Amino acid sequence: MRNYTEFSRQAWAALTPKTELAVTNEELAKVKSLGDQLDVKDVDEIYQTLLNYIHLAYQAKQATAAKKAEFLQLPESKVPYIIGISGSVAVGKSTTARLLQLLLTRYYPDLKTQMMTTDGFIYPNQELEKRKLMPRKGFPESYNMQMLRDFLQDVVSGKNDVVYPLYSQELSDIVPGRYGHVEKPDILIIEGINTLQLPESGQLVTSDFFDFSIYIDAEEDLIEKWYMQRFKKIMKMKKNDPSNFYYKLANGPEDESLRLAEETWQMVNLVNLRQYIAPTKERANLILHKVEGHLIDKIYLRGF
Ligand SMILES: Nc1ncnc2c1ncn2[C@@H]1O[C@H](COP(=O)(O)OP(=O)(O)O)[C@@H](O)[C@H]1O
Ligand SMILES: CC(C)(COP(=O)(O)O)[C@@H](O)C(=O)NCCC(=O)O
Repeated sequence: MRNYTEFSRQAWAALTPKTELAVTNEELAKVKSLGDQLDVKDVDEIYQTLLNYIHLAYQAKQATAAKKAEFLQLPESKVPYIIGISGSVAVGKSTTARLLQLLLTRYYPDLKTQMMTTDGFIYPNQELEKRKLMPRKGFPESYNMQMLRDFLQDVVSGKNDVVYPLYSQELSDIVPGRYGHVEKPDILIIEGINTLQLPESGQLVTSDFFDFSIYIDAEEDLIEKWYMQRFKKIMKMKKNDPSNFYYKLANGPEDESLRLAEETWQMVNLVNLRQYIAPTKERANLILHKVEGHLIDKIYLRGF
């Protein structure tokens, strides 16, 4: 990849002197999405260097902002340092975002770190059905981008309590009447498949608000495997919940539900990955490349 410096896992880990791990296995267990084990080795070898790098960039931004405010004779305003995380459906964006939030909070307790996902800006299923967009869920047109832009504008203008809608993977829909809150964080992590996408016209885009962006990358076959594993776990969890979206599927013939998930991967998520997500990879500041078992084997940093 042009414009990126490639680091092997070992070379990346060597950039940070080994320190005592500040998180316990129990805390890591809480971060995992649906019953997977997070590898402590990754936290040790990948995330410590990543945290140090992010903190360095955060401090540099603060210092520059202070100098600019002094020059302009304006008061310094508190704006969050925004980190965007992108990548395919099921590549591990939300798990990475939760882990980063935990680690940033632990290593830099004076900084308030929050995280959120852009999934909440997908139109509710009812609206998608009305617009005949159900088979296009996750594609650019299935998001209310104006609402996402307004939300980001409010966040960067330093508003106190900025709310956003919540999406549930298990409901496969927006959760009615429930909202997340962004309350003047120092660092805000925003994950979502569309975080690096460009609009058709010259409007502001999500990444215009980012200070740092990460793309999580892996081979298509592997992501498909992770998607199917997550699907099977959701099926198991929802077997006894008649009110759930997946209840009927979870209690029908297994081969049929697996075939449906496979079809959804092939016809929806893989198409979306190829057409709209993967082409944004080289807009990211950092690419984390994952292999079997979600282990990160290579790190690419842009601009060096
Ligand atoms: N580092 C990891 N180690 C183990 N399992 C992981 C890791 N990252 C993600 N997973 C698993 O992979 C699946 C997809 O991850 P998730 O974070 O839900 O992806 P995304 O937010 O990109 O859709 C989930 O079942 C999750 O538990
Ligand atoms: C809401 C999503 C677009 C986002 O997925 P995520 O990156 O959070 O896994 C995705 O989960 C989705 O619903 N895709 C549509 C097809 C499907 O049901 O998988």
